[in-house]
Amino acid sequence: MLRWLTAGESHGPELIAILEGLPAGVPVALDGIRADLARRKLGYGRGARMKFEQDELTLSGGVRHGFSLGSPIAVRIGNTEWPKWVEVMSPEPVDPEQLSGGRGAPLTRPRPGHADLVGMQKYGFDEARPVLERASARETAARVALGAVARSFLEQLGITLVSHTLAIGPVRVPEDSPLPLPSDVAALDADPLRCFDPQTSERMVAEVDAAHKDGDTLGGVVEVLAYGLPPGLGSHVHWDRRLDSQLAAALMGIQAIKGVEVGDGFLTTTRRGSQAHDELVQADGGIARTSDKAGGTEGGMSTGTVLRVRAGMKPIATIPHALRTIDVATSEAAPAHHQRSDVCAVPAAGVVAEAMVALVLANSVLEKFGGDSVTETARNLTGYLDAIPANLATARLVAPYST
Ligand SMILES: Cc1cc2nc3c(=O)[nH]c(=O)nc-3n(C[C@H](O)[C@H](O)[C@H](O)COP(=O)(O)O)c2cc1C
Ligand SMILES: C=C(O[C@@H]1CC(C(=O)O)=C[C@@H](OP(=O)(O)O)[C@H]1O)C(=O)O
Repeated sequence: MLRWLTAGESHGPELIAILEGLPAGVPVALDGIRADLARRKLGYGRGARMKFEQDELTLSGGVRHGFSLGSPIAVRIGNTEWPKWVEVMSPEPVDPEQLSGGRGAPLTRPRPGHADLVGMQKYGFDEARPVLERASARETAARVALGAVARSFLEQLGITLVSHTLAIGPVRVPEDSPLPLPSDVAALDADPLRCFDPQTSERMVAEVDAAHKDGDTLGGVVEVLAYGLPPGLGSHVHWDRRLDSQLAAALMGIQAIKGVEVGDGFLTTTRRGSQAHDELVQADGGIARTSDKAGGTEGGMSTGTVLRVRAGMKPIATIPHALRTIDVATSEAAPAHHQRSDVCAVPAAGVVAEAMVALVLANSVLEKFGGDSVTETARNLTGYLDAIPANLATARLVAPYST
């Protein structure tokens, strides 16, 4: 079993993450993790902080000479902005005088749509700073670092992930667009919105510009694809062993994600049964599906076709054109606090979603195939595939992939 934990506040000294249960022998390159951290900062509409803050990466455990040891992997990501926040976020008590103005001023005008007010009620704080520091999606940098390691493990087994942006606000790629392949990742990362359709991407840029001009923010939809999965990850036997339920929980666990779809998801509910499912036909190499509307799972198990999951992100809650709130220090109506924020963080959410899917899939692979070294996991996977009788074997979907 793979377990992971993160710690650290948005403006604290560093984020810390631990990944426990990864087999030995997985290539883990600092540069590879750095590249993923950089991808998380991409995206048209991200705020100023993305430009001036650097992620300072350290691997403090579990890796030697570029390969995992089988022991817990420990990652630290320093916040280069820390010197400006030493007093505000000091773990030691500080003189209240030092906090009276500027960054240290109490945040008593909770933002609707952020964690501020409920966090204050629940944890007994009289201002929002102690809440927003951990609610902030800065924490997703730690998950992306672990996701990079999980992805490297999956790649050793021939499983490759791709994420891309499907919609920004009302601007959406056409339903019948081709799916990006692993070979398209560089092109996706070069697109300002990580969108695979150049015309839609241009309209997305205009939509972000318009929201920015109006002092407003945007959400959208991202999709994660996994190529090369074997059939049979997850299980139908219990709700929490279903692969789709684990993916949904992992994606919903990302800040601001409010909806998850597997395959065609809600669109499927509008179809008749005869049009909703992926029919089975005999093909070269075994049984094939005529389509992949289900998104690569049936009965909570991977089918061996392309896994396709979507996550819908709500618009950013810190809005320059501030929403109405109550100043809890005076009980008077007031505009919600705002200093700076992203206009749109959907492309970044795609990279985070990819990391979460990688962690879930790596865990599912280990549940099914085990292994203390990646060689052992690969051997068990091959043995399982070879043992599926010829009359039950599935042929992999061949390109071009589409639903
Ligand atoms: C990559 C990413 C960047 C985000 N950036 C911001 C931001 O700049 N400002 C903001 O108010 N919320 C931002 N959010 C969303 C908040 O973190 C989120 O809305 C908040 O934690 C409350 O959680 P909830 O939306 O799930 O209720 C971001 C989310 C993600 C995934
Ligand atoms: C720092 C990151 O995202 C932050 C996520 C975030 C939020 O409320 O979620 C609010 C913003 O932070 P601040 O209010 O300090 O500008 C974002 O910049 C990051 O992704 O690395």
